[in-house]
Amino acid sequence: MATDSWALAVDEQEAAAETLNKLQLKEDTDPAPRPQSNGADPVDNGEAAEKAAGEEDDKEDKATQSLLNKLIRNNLVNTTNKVEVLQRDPNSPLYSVKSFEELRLKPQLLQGVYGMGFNRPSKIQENALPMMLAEPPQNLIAQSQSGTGKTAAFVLAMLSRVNPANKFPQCLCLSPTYELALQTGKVIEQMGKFYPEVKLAYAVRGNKLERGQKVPEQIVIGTPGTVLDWCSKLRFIDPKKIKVFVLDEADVMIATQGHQDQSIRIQRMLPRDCQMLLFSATFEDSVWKFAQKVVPEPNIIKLKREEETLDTIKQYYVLCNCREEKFKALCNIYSSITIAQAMIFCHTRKTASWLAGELSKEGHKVALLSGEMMVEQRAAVIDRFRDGKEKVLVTTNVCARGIDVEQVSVVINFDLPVDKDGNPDNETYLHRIGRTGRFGKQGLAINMVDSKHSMNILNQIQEHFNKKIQKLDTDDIDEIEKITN
Ligand SMILES: Nc1ncnc2c1ncn2[C@@H]1O[C@H](COP(=O)(O)OP(=O)(O)OP(=O)(O)O)[C@@H](O)[C@H]1O
Repeated sequence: MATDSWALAVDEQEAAAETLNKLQLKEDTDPAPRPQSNGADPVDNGEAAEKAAGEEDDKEDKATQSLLNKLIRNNLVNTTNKVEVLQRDPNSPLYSVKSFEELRLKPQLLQGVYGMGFNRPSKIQENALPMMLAEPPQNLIAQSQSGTGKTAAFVLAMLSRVNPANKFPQCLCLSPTYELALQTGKVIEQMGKFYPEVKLAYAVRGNKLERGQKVPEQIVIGTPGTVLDWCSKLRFIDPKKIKVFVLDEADVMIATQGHQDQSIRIQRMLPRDCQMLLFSATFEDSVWKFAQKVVPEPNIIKLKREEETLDTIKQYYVLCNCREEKFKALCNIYSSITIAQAMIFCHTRKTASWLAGELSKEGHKVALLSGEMMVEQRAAVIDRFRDGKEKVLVTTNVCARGIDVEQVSVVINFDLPVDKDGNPDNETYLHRIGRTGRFGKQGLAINMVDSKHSMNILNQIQEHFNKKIQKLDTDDIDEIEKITN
């Protein structure tokens, strides 16, 4: 988590606590596990939380982002890119499968897969599954963007390898947070629905066992700190009996202090022939270094993410003096052109909620998304917007990434994206308005400029992408009407 803002840390702590309460209500059969602390020291300062609410809340932590993605996703992300496979033994044939039948899964598991509505393996699964299920077991490092089927793949591998007759843990899966562990646990339960002999335990903080007790479940999913305790200090798990070790969301994992070391310590306790599998959505140097420490002699599978482009986007800017003028410009745009659905980005929560209020007063159906909302609440807001229940989504940066709302044709930067030092954030700009090949339709982006500083930022963004951003006079209705042609 971002520790550069302690005020934000307070906010995130509070959000985590609220999320927990909600989850506990839902999971009332669970022995009230508590979430893993996400690295920040708890600070009790109401004033700080209030202050943070008014500040930029760009610095969403990776784990929350990942959880949000999981909650709102209901199908596979398709990519047109090719899977790159690097085999440890280049002489062995490269297997890939086009159907689940070819994998010779146990019938109960095949039933589970089809029960989830999967007809055929996803692109990454085509290569990853035969590799993961091969005999003798092979190690794997796999990277592909969120939503491409990694979780489903390793869950299937774990379920395939357990022996339900043995009442001790044989598969161990590490997740960066309690909430993410819970999500993966749900996939295990769904896919293993027709294989009830296989049981699952959650090694998360607060989930207490009696001293001297042993975990009887065959699959354990948990966060690194608790898993480490269960394997070493408390000896609830015998690490020497683990056959499959999965490290999920490696990029999120290493963003949390302490998790990297804990994961490595756990890995060191496992037998040499334990199958090691590591998954990550991104593959920067730090992730790669970590992956190599955790996975010896790996096969490597990579799937490039679909590039976003500004080629099909018409970009404009509007000159204003203050936020009221920006709002007026927005109203003029709305009254001149038909906008099916729009996303409007603001820099602070305060501006976002003010703007949402003003737009509602004008009669618009507005949804508001911002950092103080629980992840589940945010997912619900995005779902409603996707269903067209609201026509305008006002948001701070928190939801900019990873959310594809295909029907959104207009994106308005009520505030331009800047990083914490106030410099142009080109990457976020691209994420907000860029389209991938999938959504190649024409898009419209309107940027509100309200100072010399923001004009400067706009110019830098323009230069960075080498794409013209045209000026729009929102007092001239004819001119506005032209932008949709
Ligand atoms: N072969 C498949 N056919 C159809 N749907 C699939 C298939 N594999 C996975 N899915 C579905 O696609 C979505 C994304 O899959 P999954 O969660 O496994 O991806 P991921 O790469 O692990 O992403 P994340 O890291 O965000 O969880 C899920 O809703 C999952 O049920």
